[in-house]
Amino acid sequence: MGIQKERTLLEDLIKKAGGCAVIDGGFATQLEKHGATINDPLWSALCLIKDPDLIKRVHLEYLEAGADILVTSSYQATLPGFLSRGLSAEEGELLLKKSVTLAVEAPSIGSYGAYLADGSEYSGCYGPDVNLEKLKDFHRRRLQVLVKAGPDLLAFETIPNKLEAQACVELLEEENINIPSWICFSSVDGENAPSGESFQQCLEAINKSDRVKAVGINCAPPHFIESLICKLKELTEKLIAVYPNSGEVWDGRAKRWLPSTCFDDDKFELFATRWHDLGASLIGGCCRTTPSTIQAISKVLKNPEQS
Ligand SMILES: C[S+](C)CC[C@H](N)C(=O)O
Ligand SMILES: N[C@@H](CCS)C(=O)O
Ligand SMILES: [Zn+2]
Repeated sequence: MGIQKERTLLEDLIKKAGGCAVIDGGFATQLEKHGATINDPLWSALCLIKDPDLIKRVHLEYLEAGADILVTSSYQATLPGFLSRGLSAEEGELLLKKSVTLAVEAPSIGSYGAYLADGSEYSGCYGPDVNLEKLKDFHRRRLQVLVKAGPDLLAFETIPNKLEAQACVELLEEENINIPSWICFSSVDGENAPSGESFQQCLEAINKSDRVKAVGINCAPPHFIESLICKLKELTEKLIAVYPNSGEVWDGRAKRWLPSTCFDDDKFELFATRWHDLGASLIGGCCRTTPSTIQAISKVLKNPEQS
């Protein structure tokens, strides 16, 4: 299937959803709500080994809450991550495939920083040894396995710098991947990518690629979103996806969320309309948001007159 046809698939989904598709909420957050312990280098991907039924349950909960797009449990599922747990390459590949078959929508492709499991997806500091080729090598096999599992979309998430965005774009090209993709960045200052590079710099490679269908922001505080949508609108003609976290801040060392100014579900409900009006057509929640957040977003976006 050609790129053009695949592009229409995402647009069709948005159209069918009434002009804005709802992305699910904090996946790992909901696993924890059900008692899963994920304080681990594999983070939510630990459940692929320990409790796949719970993964299915969480996907269903988000579906019932009104999500049109389910982002899979593969954010921190990587082959080197599984190998370091004593699994074979084949077992690791089977688990990656399973992450997609448990949801079949948009596999999460967490950044290299997620794999490092030190919170560097929020700093973009990968050190001097990490170059474009290394990042492409890191992403390549996982991407091949996930694509083979037949997902509808590919969700590159929490990308913190220009180099990794470029690596993702080049990889989609080299592997001739025609499944529509989004590439979403985190932000810690509300203006730039976590590395400090501007979004103009980060979008350079993305804007040249037809394979990337949407760009956006995920796992950043919700109060950054309004101005970041405006900024992205100036920088790209691609669809805009936004799925912020609750506003809490990840402490990569302690592996826990630090309390901060948070958005509750009512605020998400209020702001989702505003984000849609400003031009976002894919809206949802990331870490620390829950099915009730998604229900609030879905309610207001799908039945605006009743809200
Ligand atoms: C989206 S973050 C909260 C995932 C966990 C992080 N990569 C870590 O392992 O510290
Ligand atoms: N989609 C991921 C988090 C990305 S920051 C998850 O919820 O597991
Ligand atoms: Zn997140």
